[in-house]
Amino acid sequence: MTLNWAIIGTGFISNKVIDGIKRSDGSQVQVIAGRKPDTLAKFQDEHAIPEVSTDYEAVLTDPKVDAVYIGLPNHVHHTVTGAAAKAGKAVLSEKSLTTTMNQADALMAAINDHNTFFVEGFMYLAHPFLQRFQAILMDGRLGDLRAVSGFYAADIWKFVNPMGMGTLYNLGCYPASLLQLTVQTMCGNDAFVNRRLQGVGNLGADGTVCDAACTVRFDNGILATLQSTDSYGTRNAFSVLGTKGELRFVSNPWQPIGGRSHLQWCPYDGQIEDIYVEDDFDAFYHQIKMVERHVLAGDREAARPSPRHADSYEIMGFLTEWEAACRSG
Ligand SMILES: NC(=O)C1=CN([C@@H]2O[C@H](COP(=O)(O)OP(=O)(O)OC[C@H]3O[C@@H](n4cnc5c(N)ncnc54)[C@H](OP(=O)(O)O)[C@@H]3O)[C@@H](O)[C@H]2O)C=CC1
Ligand SMILES: O=C1CO[C@H](CO)[C@@H](O)[C@@H]1O
Repeated sequence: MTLNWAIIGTGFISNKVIDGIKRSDGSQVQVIAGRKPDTLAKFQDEHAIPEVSTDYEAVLTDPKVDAVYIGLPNHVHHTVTGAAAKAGKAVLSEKSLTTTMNQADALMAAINDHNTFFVEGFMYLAHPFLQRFQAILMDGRLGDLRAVSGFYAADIWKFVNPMGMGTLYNLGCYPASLLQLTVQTMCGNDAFVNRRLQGVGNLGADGTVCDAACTVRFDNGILATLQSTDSYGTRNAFSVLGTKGELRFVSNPWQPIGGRSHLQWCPYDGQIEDIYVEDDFDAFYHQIKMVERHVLAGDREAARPSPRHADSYEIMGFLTEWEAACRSG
């Protein structure tokens, strides 16, 4: 079976995701939908797409469409996901899930009411690099988990839609989701939600949080520090410390590429071991293959390391708590 996709939105990210669809032998793009006829015509021409539409509703209910990719700003993910789910389509919607818990509740209600597949577009989690990372967390070499630190800086504030609500929902969601995967994997599925979080931040000219830092104490004593900024730099770091050593990313965890990705295992009492993951494809391709597998199997949600429904909801709980702390601090 070939999955017929509708792509909603003609921005930067839709251009990345469509490359993954085009590379896959299990998917094809049926229609591109957007608000501007000129941009749509250019997108259709560049990618040789059969149909274009300015009518999101018509696209979402088109019987030729099996799966919908939502490449729209964060604050409209819930409404378009709701309409797509109602029409019985499988949905891949960009991170972050939404920008508020009310929107997240509406999205969750829609996907629960209509028996369809949904996954949030944390593309990096579908790449074999992250599967290897999770396998190392599970193989026992770190000992007990003690601490996690993560940092993501990208100078993107000029390009992103301010309605997407700033660095936490555009960038902070990446270290937050990787912290969640780490804590769940090493301490159990419930460990991430049992915590105390303190945060501080700065507001940018558009009123969104542009620099954010948080410290977290999970109830089991694990400590974490995360930082995210969209106002300067291009830096990433993520490190997991156990009782026996540190596992750290050398390559950017959040943008796995086609080629070689690099981790380091640094035992406290031994030699540093370089760990390489070779793969021909980037995360966008693997994200499409992940959706294809689940839709063919009749699943309603993805499997770890990709986010399950409850994982996406928990990440939103974390981000909204972090945002509130930044705004009140
Ligand atoms: N996974 C990744 O690596 C990345 C993911 N993203 C995610 O992609 C998404 C898009 O972000 P970004 O590029 O900043 O968004 P944009 O503001 O650039 O919009 C993207 C598309 O959405 C359309 N759009 C904008 N506002 C609305 C609206 N209110 N209703 C309907 N359509 C609308 C735009 O149409 P028009 O052209 O008519 O304005 C455009 O086609 C976000 O969720 C972001 O988090 C972004 C970058 C990288
Ligand atoms: O999702 C994203 C992935 O990372 C990029 C920065 O490196 C961001 O621009 C973007 O929002």
